[in-house]
Order: sequence, then C-alpha cells, then structure tokens
Amino acid sequence: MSERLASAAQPLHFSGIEVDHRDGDGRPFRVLDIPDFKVPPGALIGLRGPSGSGKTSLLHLAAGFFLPDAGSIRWGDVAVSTLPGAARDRWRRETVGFIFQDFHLVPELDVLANITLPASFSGWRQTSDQVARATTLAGRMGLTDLRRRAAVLSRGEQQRVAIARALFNAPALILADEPTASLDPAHAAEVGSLLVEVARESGATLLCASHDPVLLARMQQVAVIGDGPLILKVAA
Ligand SMILES: Nc1ncnc2c1ncn2[C@@H]1O[C@H](COP(=O)(O)OP(=O)(O)OP(=O)(O)O)[C@@H](O)[C@H]1O
Repeated sequence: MSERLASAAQPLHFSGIEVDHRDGDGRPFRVLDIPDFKVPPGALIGLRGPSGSGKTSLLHLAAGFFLPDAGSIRWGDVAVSTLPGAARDRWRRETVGFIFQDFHLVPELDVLANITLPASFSGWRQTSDQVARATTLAGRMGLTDLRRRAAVLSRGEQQRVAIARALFNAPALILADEPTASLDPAHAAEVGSLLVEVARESGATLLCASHDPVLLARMQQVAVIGDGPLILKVAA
C-alpha cells in the first residue's frame, strides 16, 4: 500500500478539552475531560475504557465531527478545533480515515464503490489506479467479490469494507472505532494486524478504540478512559 504516499503524520495534541453532552432531561454531563494528551506522529495508540466512557466521542472529536466545549485540538500547525466548518471538512477529507463503529456504508453501492467513496468526495474521477488500489486493499481484507452490494454483506464483511474504505486515501491519521468488534477471533486477529501493518507502512498515526485485548496488545501504548473524571493516561 505504500505506492500512494500519505501526507505526513503530525503531532496530535488535545489540550484543556472539556466535552459535555446532555441527558434525556437536557441536563449537561461531562463526557470528556482531557487536560493534556499528546500523540506523537506515527504512533499506534489504543483507547480502552468501559462502554459509555467516551471512546467514540473522543474519536469523533479528533476527526472534527464536533467541537469541544472548551480546549483545543491541534494536528501539527493546524488548529482543528478553530477551523471553520468547510475547512475542517477539507482537513478531514485530506487527513483522516475514519472506521465507524456502525460502518456507515452506502447499502445500495457495491463493495468497490464503497471503498472508493473517499475519491468521489474529493471530486476525483475514478481512475484505473484507484480501482486497482481498492481491489488490492479489498483482497488484503479477504474480500474477493467487489460487485456485491453492501446491503447483502454480513456484518464481518461490512466491517472489512469499512476498514478498506478508511485506508483508501492513505490517511495520515487513522481513527478506528472498535474495528474488529464484528469479526470472529481469527478474522479479528488478521484484520487487526493488517490495520497496524498499513499504518506502519504509510507512517500514519493510529488511534484505535477497542475492547479487544489482542488488538490493544498490538498498539505501542494504550490510553485508558474511565473512572470518574475522564482523564487520559498513557500506560505502557
Ligand atoms: N450526541 C450525544 N448526545 C448526548 N449524549 C451522548 C451523545 N453521544 C454520546 N453520548 C453519551 O456520552 C457517553 C459516552 O458515549 P461514547 O459513545 O463516546 O462512549 P464509548 O466509550 O464509545 O461507548 P461504547 O464502548 O459503548 O461504544 C454515553 O453516556 C453516551 O450515551
């Protein structure tokens, strides 16, 4: 996968972050409280914490899907959390590959079209190189029939398409939300090592939320979310 060079990974820095969500009665409650968290460029970082501890919120925040109530997120020189909406969307398209917990595939499109979707967002015409790259990525994910519609795929197959799509643009920042949760242990191990391999090949930073101890063991460090105020500590 190294034939398409990613833009270089940058330090990712969360500073003074506070995120509140609202409960069913409209009362705010604190979901993230991150005084200072630095991810070096090209690092492979796992995120571990109980269900509801804020892992998805942190990944969505890192992607700039929403803004913090306080604090800043920087990607090198880019102050992601103060970019206007359109510039933030562009930064995300150019920089981030996001593996959504619930995949976000387009059910009526086939595997190939789902994997190359980031190319159409960037306004590129689909070239034979792009088809070749998508085919290679799909093959590495164990997906052989690229003409099947996403709607008819098993959850495990959908998960693999979602991962291939996130990697398609050779992103410098890969944000993975429980990327092996729908796979059996053998496939989870295979896909997890592939994810790490692709991140290493391209020098991308990987932030990966997971409950999967095998996948977390592949990361260089694991940040733990949980227990009262949600503070990230990087544990070796
Ligand atoms: N948009 C939102 N509005 C209100 N509450 C939200 C919103 N998004 C998340 N929450 C709440 O914030 C808390 C953290 O949710 P989040 O999905 O980030 O946790 P998680 O650690 O990823 O959980 P899981 O492991 O189950 O996926 C939960 O209590 C959740 O219900």
